[in-house]
Amino acid sequence: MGRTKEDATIGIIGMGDMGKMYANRLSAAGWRPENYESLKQEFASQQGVTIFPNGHLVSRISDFIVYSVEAGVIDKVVAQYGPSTKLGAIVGGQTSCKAPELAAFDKHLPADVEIVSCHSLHGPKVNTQGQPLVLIQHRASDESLKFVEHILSSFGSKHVYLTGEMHDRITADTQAVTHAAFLSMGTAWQANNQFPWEHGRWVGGIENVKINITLRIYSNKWHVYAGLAILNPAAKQQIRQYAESVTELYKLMIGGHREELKRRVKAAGASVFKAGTEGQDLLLKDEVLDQFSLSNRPREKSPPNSHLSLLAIVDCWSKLGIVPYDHMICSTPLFRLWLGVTEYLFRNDDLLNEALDTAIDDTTFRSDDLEFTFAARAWSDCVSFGDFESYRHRFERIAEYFAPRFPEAATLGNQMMKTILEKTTSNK
Ligand SMILES: NC(=O)C1=CN([C@@H]2O[C@H](COP(=O)(O)OP(=O)(O)OC[C@H]3O[C@@H](n4cnc5c(N)ncnc54)[C@H](OP(=O)(O)O)[C@@H]3O)[C@@H](O)[C@H]2O)C=CC1
Ligand SMILES: O=C(O)C(=O)Cc1ccc(O)cc1
Repeated sequence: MGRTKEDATIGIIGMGDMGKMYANRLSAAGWRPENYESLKQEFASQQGVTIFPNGHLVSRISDFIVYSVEAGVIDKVVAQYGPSTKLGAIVGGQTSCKAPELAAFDKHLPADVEIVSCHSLHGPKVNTQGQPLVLIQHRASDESLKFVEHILSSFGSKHVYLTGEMHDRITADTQAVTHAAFLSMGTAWQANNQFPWEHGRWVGGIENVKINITLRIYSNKWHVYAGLAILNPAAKQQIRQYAESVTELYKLMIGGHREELKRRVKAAGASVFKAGTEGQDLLLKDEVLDQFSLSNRPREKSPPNSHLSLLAIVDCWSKLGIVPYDHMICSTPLFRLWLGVTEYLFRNDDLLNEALDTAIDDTTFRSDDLEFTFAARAWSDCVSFGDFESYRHRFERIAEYFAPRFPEAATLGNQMMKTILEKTTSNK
C-alpha cells in the first residue's frame, strides 16, 4: 500500500478529552500535524458550533481516522462521515465499548476501507506510558495492523490484541462492574445523607480508596460510564450478578446466618484467590493506603466495616467464573485499585473474619448496607433497561450532592492514584 509513518495523515473525529489527548500525543510525536493543526485552529474560533462539515474533511484527507465520540452516538457519527473516508484508509474508534462501534463501521464504511480499532484503558490525564492499549484487527491486513501499531507506538502503551467480543467481555468486568460498585457506594452515602469521611466509621485504609474513587467517578462525565455499561452486551449480566451477590450476602447478614455467610464468602475467596499465591506481594499496603484520607481522624479510631461491596465482588467473580488477575490485560487504574483493596481484605484472614463478624454482630452497618443493596440493584436495573436519560438523571443527582467536595477529593485522589499506581502495574 506504500503507506509510511512519515507521510501518513491522521484524523481524529471528536475533539473531546480523549480526542485531544490523542491529537496532542500524535502531533507531539512528529506526525505531520499541519492538517490537524489547521482544523483545530479553525474549530477553536467557532466555540459552541457543531463541526459536521469538518468530519467529512478529516475523513477525506486522512490515512488513519480515529472516532473519539460518545459511545451512544457512534452509529450516527460514522453514518455521517464514514462514506467520506479516503479510499484505502484505515478507520478505528476509541470508544469504550466495541460492539456498537464495530457494527457501525461494518455498516457504514465503504468496502475498500480497513478497520483497526483501539482503546486506551485510562482517562485523558493519565500518562499513556505502560498502560494497556487494546488493538482490534477487525477487517484489516497484518500490514495495516502494523501501520496502526507504528502510529500509536509513541504512546509507549502496552499493546493488547483482542477481538471486539473479547474486549467487551473483559471490560464489562474491569470497567462496568467496577463502576457499578463505586456508583452504588456514592448512592448509598447520598441516600443516608453523609459524607463518609466526616463520619467516624469511614477513615483510613480501604475506606480512602472507596471514597476517593467514588468521588473521582462522580466528578467525571456521565456519558462515559453510561455508554460503556449500557451498550456492552456482556455488562448487563455481570452487573446483575453483582447486584444479586450484594442482595444475597446482605440477606445472610440480616438473617444472622454467620456460618453460611462465612462458608460462602470463603469458598468464593478460595476460587478467586487461588492457593499457592499467598506469598505474593499484595497490590496495596497499609502505609500506602493510609496516606490519603479526607478525614483527620487517626486509623486506630476506625472501627471495622462489613465491607459488603468487597465481599460481593468476590462472590460475583466466583459465580461468573472470572479470575480477575486474567483481566489485568484490560485493567484500568481504577480496576487495579479495586482488585487491590479486595485482595487486601481477602488475603488477610483476621481482617476478613473481622468483616464477616461485623456484618453479623454490628447493627450500626445495617442501614448503610441496606442502602448499598438498593443502590446496586437500582444501577443494575438502570443499565438493563438501557435508558441513558434515567442513567444521566441518577448520576447527576448524586454528583451534585458530592460536587462541593470535588476539589479537595481531586487533589488527594490524584496523589493517591499516582502513588498507588506506581506500585500496581498491569503486568501482575
Ligand atoms: N474519558 C475517559 O476517561 C475515556 C473515554 N473513552 C471513550 O472515548 C470517547 C470520548 O470520550 P471523552 O473524550 O471522554 O468524551 P468527551 O465528551 O470529552 O468527547 C466526545 C467528543 O465527541 C464530539 N462529538 C460528538 N458528536 C460529534 C460529531 N457528530 N462530530 C464531531 N464531533 C462529535 C463531542 O463534541 P461536542 O462536545 O461538541 O458535542 C465531544 O467533543 C467515548 O466513547 C469514551 O467512552 C475511552 C477511554 C477513556
Ligand atoms: O479507569 C476507569 O475505569 C475510568 O473511569 C477511566 C476510563 C473511562 C473509560 C474508559 O474507556 C477507560 C478508562
